[in-house]
Parts: sequence; C-alpha cells; structure tokens
Amino acid sequence: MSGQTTVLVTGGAGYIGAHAVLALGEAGYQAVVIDDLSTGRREAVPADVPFVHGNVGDPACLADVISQHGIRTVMHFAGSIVVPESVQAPLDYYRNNTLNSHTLIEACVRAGVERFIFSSTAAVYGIPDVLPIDEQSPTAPINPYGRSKLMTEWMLRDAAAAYGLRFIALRYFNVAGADPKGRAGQCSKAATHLIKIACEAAVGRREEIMLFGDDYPTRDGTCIRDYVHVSDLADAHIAALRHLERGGESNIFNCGYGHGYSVREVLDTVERFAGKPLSVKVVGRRAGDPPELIAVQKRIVSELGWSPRHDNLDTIVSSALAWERKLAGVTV
Ligand SMILES: NC(=O)c1ccc[n+]([C@@H]2O[C@H](COP(=O)([O-])OP(=O)(O)OC[C@H]3O[C@@H](n4cnc5c(N)ncnc54)[C@H](O)[C@@H]3O)[C@@H](O)[C@H]2O)c1
Ligand SMILES: O=c1ccn([C@@H]2O[C@H](COP(=O)(O)OP(=O)(O)O[C@H]3O[C@H](CO)[C@H](O)[C@H](O)[C@H]3O)[C@@H](O)[C@H]2O)c(=O)[nH]1
Repeated sequence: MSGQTTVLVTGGAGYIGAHAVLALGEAGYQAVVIDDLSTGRREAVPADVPFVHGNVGDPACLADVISQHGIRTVMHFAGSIVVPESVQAPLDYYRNNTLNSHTLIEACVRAGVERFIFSSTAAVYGIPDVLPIDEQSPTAPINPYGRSKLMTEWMLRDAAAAYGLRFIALRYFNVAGADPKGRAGQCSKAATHLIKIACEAAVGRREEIMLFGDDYPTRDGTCIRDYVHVSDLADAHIAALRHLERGGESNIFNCGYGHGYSVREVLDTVERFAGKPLSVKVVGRRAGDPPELIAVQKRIVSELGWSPRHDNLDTIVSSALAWERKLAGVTV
C-alpha cells in the first residue's frame, strides 16, 4: 500500500525536490528529506516532513536515515546544477554529482533499498544531430555538468545489473514554473534559467535581460526549448515510483512535452502576463547552447502513464510570475 511507503528525498529543500515532496504527500506517501541547504531552503520543506540537515556524501548519515525510516525508495535530486559553474569548477561538480551519488547508491545497495529515482538531464545529449530527441539518441554531453550526471546514470545501470537495485532516470528538459497553489517555486540566489530571469525582471528585481543570440537557424533566430512545468515533472516522479512498485523494470525516460518555444516567444509571454514591456538586450550566443532541444516523450507516456496537466506556456509563465511576485512581496 502506498500509504505505508516512506520515500527518502535528497535535495528536497531545492526547487524541484520541494515540488516532489508536495506531490508525494498528495499521492499518500510519507517523505523524509535530506539536504545540506547549499542552495536549498529549510522553509521549502513542509513542517510535517522530517528533515535531516546532511550531505548525501556522508555514508554514516545516510545509513542512519535509511534504517531509522525503513527506506526502500529514494528520489535523488541533490546536486549542483549550474552549467557554466561546472566548466569553472569541474572537480566540484564531479564530487557533488558523481562521487556523492556513488556514496548514496552504495549506501542504498548496502541497506537493501529497492527503488531509486534519479534526476538526470537533457544535457546528457549535448548538441544532438537529430531532432526531436528520443532516449536512444547518442549521449555526448558537452560540459562537466552533463558528464557528471551521465556517469551517475551509468553507475545506476551497472548497480542495477549487479545488485538488483531497480532505478528510473528521468532526463528533464527545461524545467520551469511553480506550484499552482503557490506553495513552492524557484528561489535561486543567482538565477541562470530564462523564465526565472525574465520573471525577476518583470517584478523589478533586475534591470534588463540579455538575450543570448538571435541568429540561430530557428523560426525567429532564437533558441527553442521544451519547457516542462515543475509540477508535471513532480508527477512524473510519482509515476516512476508506481512503476517500480508494480515490479517494473529499470529504465531511462525523457521528460518534456515534445514541443518547444523560442526565447522570444517566452519573453513575449512574460511581457503579456507582466502587463509591461521588458528591457531586452540582444548579445552574442552563449557558449554551448544548442539551437533547439525537443524531447520525444512517447516512452514516459506509454510506459509510465505520465499524463501532464500543465502543458501550456501560459500556465508555466503565469505560475512562475505569481511565485516571483510572492518572493518580491508584490501584490497584484
Ligand atoms: N532545474 C533544472 O532545469 C534541471 C534540469 C535538469 C536536471 N535537473 C536536476 O534536478 C535536480 C534538482 O535541481 P533543482 O533545480 O531543484 O536545483 P536546486 O539547487 O534548487 O536543488 C538542489 C538541492 O540539493 C541540495 N544539495 C546539493 N548538494 C547536496 C548534497 N551534497 N547533499 C545534500 N543536499 C545537497 C541543495 O541544497 C538543494 O536544496 C538536480 O539534480 C539537477 O541536476 C535540474
Ligand atoms: O538570461 C538568459 C538566460 C537564458 N537565455 C536563453 O534561453 C534559453 C534557455 O536557457 P536556460 O539557461 O533557461 O536553459 P538551458 O537550455 O541552458 O539548460 C537547461 O536545460 C538543460 C537541458 O535541456 C539542462 O537540464 C540544464 O540543467 C538546464 O539549465 C537558451 O537559449 C539561453 O541562451 C537567454 O537568452 N538569456
């Protein structure tokens, strides 16, 4: 029975993990969060969810939490996520994303954890030759962030073959938006994601937005991305959990909607909801940006029964803007 299951959520005080904790509660699961609060916030975890201030690289802490809460399922969100930072400090990224994931997987195997759901990324595909991207596309990450996450997928695949741990890796495309009920959202101190940055500009927290390149071979010259609402992503984790509980096999799934929007289309949508123009400065291309990233999402829909509820740019942008207004204390 799902009501009996306690899920260990690493990184549950962060943006996506906090939404997964809400989704777990709504689906009748108990969550326990472990987070070192390096980028997360203690307030993001509901008061009735046990919270451990710890590092997933600490095997003793993990062993305690797993045994104390009888953990059989882990959702692993904890990690470092800023691509340019991973280029500047690659060894930090390999430590936090790869070595610490190794420690966590090892602790899980030792303790007999049965199910593991991992936050992977479309960054494992690098700059794809063929669009849209299905899960069989070659993995060729172009930065340390993508490589650090791909190595964790490999560790999971090999651990599953050797020890019987079953896993799902979800390769997220561009995650955005906020909980429609306003309970959670993105709180990065130094935002890098387009929709977050545009919403910060809309509430007056930044003066202008740099648009990185308008000379791409796309419909309006700006990059196209498959933006997925964070609450749909949280639901994908519940679908993955149920699949593993039914005895389903380990697998890797893309998590996107299968269509995309250009940077200009996103900015136009933010302006429409903000009710005012944004100051946008077109600058040169950002290194490593592929012109277009769109998922083939057939596998997750057919095998996990994922059924997104917020596949709409207006919903994504309006929820992100509502959250940004809440953070800024703006009432509209
Ligand atoms: N945000 C995106 O667009 C995106 C896209 C693809 C994949 N992902 C993956 O999703 C996961 C969550 O990303 P997010 O956007 O919520 O980021 P986030 O920074 O908001 O959340 C990460 C959380 O992990 C915690 N953490 C980091 N290292 C830790 C450690 N060693 N031990 C314990 N806690 C630790 C942080 O304090 C934070 O609460 C990451 O693994 C990321 O690689 C994110
Ligand atoms: O201030 C900004 C920020 C972004 N962009 C543009 O907006 C698009 C989206 O950029 P984001 O930084 O929001 O997202 P990315 O596509 O670079 O990357 C995201 O999606 C990837 C997978 O697709 C990885 O998961 C990665 O972790 C996650 O940050 C890109 O064309 C980027 O150049 C701007 O023009 N100005």
